[in-house]
Amino acid sequence: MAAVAMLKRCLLRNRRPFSALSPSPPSSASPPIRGSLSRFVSTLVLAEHEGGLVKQSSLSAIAAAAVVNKEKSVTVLLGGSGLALRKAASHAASCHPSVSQVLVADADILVHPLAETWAELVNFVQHQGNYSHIITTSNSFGKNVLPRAAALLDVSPVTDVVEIAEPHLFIRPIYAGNALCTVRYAGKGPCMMTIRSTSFTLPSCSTETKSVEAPISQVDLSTFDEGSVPKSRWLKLVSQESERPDLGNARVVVTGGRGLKSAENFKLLEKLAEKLGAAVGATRAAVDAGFVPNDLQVGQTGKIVAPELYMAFGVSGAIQHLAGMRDSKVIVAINKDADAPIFQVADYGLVADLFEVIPELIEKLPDKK
Ligand SMILES: Cc1cc2nc3c(=O)[nH]c(=O)nc-3n(C[C@H](O)[C@H](O)[C@H](O)COP(=O)(O)OP(=O)(O)OC[C@H]3O[C@@H](n4cnc5c(N)ncnc54)[C@H](O)[C@@H]3O)c2cc1C
Repeated sequence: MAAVAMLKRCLLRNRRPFSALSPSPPSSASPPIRGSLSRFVSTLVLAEHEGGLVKQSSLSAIAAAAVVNKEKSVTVLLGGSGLALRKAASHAASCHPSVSQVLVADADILVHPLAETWAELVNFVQHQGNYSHIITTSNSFGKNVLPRAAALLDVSPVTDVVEIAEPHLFIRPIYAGNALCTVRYAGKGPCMMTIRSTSFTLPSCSTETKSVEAPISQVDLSTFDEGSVPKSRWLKLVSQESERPDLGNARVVVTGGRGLKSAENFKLLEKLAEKLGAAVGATRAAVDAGFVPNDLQVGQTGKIVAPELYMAFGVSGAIQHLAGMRDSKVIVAINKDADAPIFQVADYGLVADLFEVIPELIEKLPDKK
């Protein structure tokens, strides 16, 4: 294997919060939240579920709600119907000590998460519960539903929050993640936001899971109007059957770029992923070239990941790609161009031909138990 070039993380990885809307950093100079205000913090989390469990990404939204809401009054809203919904409600009720209530909207029209219907549901539930905060994850569900619900409630949402300094003071990335901006929400009505799930991880279940379940209540939908003209309808779910972990939550991600050169060569990367128990990611150039489907894209316009280990093969390190992976704990880059920008964010860099490195790794790594 060719010589290893060890490169330190560049400044991009050590970003400091940049205060765009608020002139001073949140901790010292910003005015403290008054006690009376914090007493009225009540948070609604819009959650997704699958197979009778609340999705990992929604658990992160619950963890974020717990940061906003120190008084442990987090309400989780789930939609759907039947046994899967009941099981997910039970999971939500016991998943975090801050959850004080689970609201279940049980209706056939909510089985598939259509954005227009869900936005009307959020509007409906908000008028009954008058929550101070509405939080969901910054994924396709949250990005689809929250802005629509915010428009119905005449609220300006805060998106992609990575840190909550105070109940109305948030930190979020700007300029494709090159700077962090401190935003104070000063609007009326509920403070609505999407959070980055990679920034709010749930505490380990064994120590934090509640012994007592929060109460589960049905949302009374008898007066719910899903909107007169349906703007979209559910056709079908197309998903890749795979034993590998979900890209958004995987501990290890191996990503291929244009350097892989073909869809056929991506199979090599898949073999490596199998050995490592990793998820496969791709750059936009690899997706646009048709090597892999676009749900594998990592970056500004793809998925945001922050695994324990991120391995990039034949990836140049364009700013839009870095926006989706630079918070990974350890970054390893393999590129035959020693000047490739990916090396500026890599903890370990290997200047080598990926077509030599990947087969060697596959050969030498032990099989995953
Ligand atoms: C608005 C906007 C949004 C975007 N969003 C995203 C996004 O979400 N995600 C994203 O990834 N990109 C995004 N892009 C595209 C981005 O700008 C880059 O074009 C893209 O990331 C480049 O992908 P790449 O690194 O695979 O390809 P290239 O830049 O072509 O790099 C290929 C690399 O492979 C190396 N290589 C080639 N052969 C070998 C070999 N045999 N062994 C080792 N190394 C080899 C080369 O040295 C090169 O560094 C976006 C662009 C725009 C304008």
